[in-house]
Amino acid sequence: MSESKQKVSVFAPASIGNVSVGFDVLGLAVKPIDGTLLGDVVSVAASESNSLIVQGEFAKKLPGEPTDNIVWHCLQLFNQALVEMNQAIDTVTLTLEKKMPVGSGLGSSACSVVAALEALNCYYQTNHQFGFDKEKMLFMMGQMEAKISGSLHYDNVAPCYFGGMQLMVPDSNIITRTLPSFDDCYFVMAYPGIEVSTKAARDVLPERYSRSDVITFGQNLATFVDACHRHDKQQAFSVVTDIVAQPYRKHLLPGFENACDYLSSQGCLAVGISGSGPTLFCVTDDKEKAQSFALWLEEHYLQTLSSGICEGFVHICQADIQGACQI
Ligand SMILES: Nc1ncnc2c1ncn2[C@@H]1O[C@H](COP(=O)(O)OP(=O)(O)OP(=O)(O)O)[C@@H](O)[C@H]1O
Ligand SMILES: N[C@@H](CCO)C(=O)O
Repeated sequence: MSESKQKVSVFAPASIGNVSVGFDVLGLAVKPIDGTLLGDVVSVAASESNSLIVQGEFAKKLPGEPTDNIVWHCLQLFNQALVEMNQAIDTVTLTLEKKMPVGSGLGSSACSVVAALEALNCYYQTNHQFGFDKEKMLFMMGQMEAKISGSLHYDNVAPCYFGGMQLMVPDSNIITRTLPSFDDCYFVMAYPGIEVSTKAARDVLPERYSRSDVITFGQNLATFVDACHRHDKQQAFSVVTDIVAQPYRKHLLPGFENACDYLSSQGCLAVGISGSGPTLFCVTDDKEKAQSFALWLEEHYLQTLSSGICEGFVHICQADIQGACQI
């Protein structure tokens, strides 16, 4: 029986949560220009019973028990949604290829969540001509991301799923709107190889902000959104400043301030923390500058662990306007 059902694999890309200027409400999907698949892949195949296989470079960083993996929880949530729709359920083997470091600020858990739920949806579309709509899918992705990070924020799952630059809107029927992204820009992503948990990085944030911070935040985000719609790159990146998180998180990131100072002095358009860190992102529209920033970051931002190993990496990326896709 299982041989007649088609196996499905989905890739879900890395993303920059917050993009500095939009804490919890702005995110951008990115892809390396050299074709590296920076993201997770989940495959779904019919089998005699439900199971999860975890493999890939960063599999060793995940919980030892497959049932503690967020991908397993995605299967349970998806099956529950099928039951609510009176749909028959197949037993399946899920395979997660964990290509993303955990606690990286690259939206690692979002990659697993989006790849798992989208792979399940594609599997049912292919083999049962049944699928959930995009709104329902995003809602489920948000639920899973909240389960992992302790709070509901869509700034990784939305760009990871839909691609491009996503702005979260306070309308539960829509959740996110696509903003024009700057497709000629390069986003140099430097993951230093240390882990910062999203929860820990949220715990250092203040409960309250001053009136002047609130005004600056609102003005910067409004200016950014307006500039995106006018394709005004200079103005957009001139306000990519983090009032909410960076001042309180930068001490968690060795070498971050030094890197910001250097990259700014070399004329980058913007530099900031990707998501909750420790990955740094730096923006330029000049490919040669991107290459030189990448070399500098490799030398100055990556950390060697006490084991003598460096697990960090640098990728020159552009906006990924496709988002999650079947491969
Ligand atoms: N498939 C999975 N991918 C990532 N993390 C997972 C997965 N399954 C379980 N986890 C656990 O969820 C937690 C994820 O933590 P956290 O939200 O800090 O990481 P993250 O999503 O990788 O962060 P970021 O969004 O900054 O990249 C870790 O404790 C990790 O072990
Ligand atoms: N907006 C979230 C993103 C986590 O990747 C935060 O900064 O805490």
